[in-house]
Amino acid sequence: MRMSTDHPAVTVVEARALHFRAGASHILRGVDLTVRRGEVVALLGANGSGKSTLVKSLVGINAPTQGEARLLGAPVGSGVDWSRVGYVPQRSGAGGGIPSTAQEVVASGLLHGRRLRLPRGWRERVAAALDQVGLGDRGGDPVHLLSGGQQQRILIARALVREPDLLILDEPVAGVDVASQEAFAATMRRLVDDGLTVLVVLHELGELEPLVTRAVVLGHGKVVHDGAPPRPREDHDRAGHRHQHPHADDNTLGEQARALDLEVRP
Ligand SMILES: Nc1ncnc2c1ncn2[C@@H]1O[C@H](COP(=O)(O)OP(=O)(O)OP(=O)(O)O)[C@@H](O)[C@H]1O
Repeated sequence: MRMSTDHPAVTVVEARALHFRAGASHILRGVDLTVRRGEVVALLGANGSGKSTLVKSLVGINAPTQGEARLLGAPVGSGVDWSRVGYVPQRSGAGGGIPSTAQEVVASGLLHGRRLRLPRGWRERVAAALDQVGLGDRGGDPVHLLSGGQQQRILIARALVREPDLLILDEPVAGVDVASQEAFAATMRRLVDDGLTVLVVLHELGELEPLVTRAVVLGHGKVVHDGAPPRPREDHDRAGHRHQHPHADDNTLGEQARALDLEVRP
């Protein structure tokens, strides 16, 4: 059951002075991040800036070496109500080498620490989630026989089937064709209007641009911008040319953000 949007200031995701080290690498260097209920926050940054590492810290895959992360009001760990959190990892294939059907992979999204049995009505919920990603007719197919982009859409369906209050997405539409990106953006629009909170790692805002309320840009494991989303330059803002370009006379973000190939609204 999704939360109402009566109290938009409620903090859903919170990271405070988060550090993550792996061996000699200091990957997150004191990240502060707040996402409030109903926001759609894009997490941007160059390759290797720490976006996936941050997201993995928020969903409990990477234990931060310093600092604190909280989701839905609880410290990341067993206290979080994971049934309310949907997560799409960075593109990894939905099959995992196991001969599961698409329906089985999506149904696994209904399982979590507190529920290891499929709930009543699961078939309908799985069918609806497959429909939402345009794969309603592929439920019986082995996932390893689906294309890479279709497998990615299966992972999105697995996150959506929970009817989450919070979606954390790591480049969810990488490798997904434009028509499917548009369908995904339309689904997101409906869910966000219904109170969903989203944190989404992106390289290009693409079809999600109209939904994004705020952008957080990472550079070398630190937040280098937290505010208005970047936008395509006017003269490039046309079909097939939606990516963000550097803005030679923009000095608001400094060198780090400039290196990210972004333009930021004044
Ligand atoms: N467990 C680990 N051990 C060592 N290095 C790691 C580990 N996890 C991540 N890194 C390194 O940390 C840096 C940040 O990785 P991360 O995957 O978070 O980047 P990203 O911003 O998501 O990049 P991309 O845009 O390419 O997906 C990279 O240089 C990566 O090699």
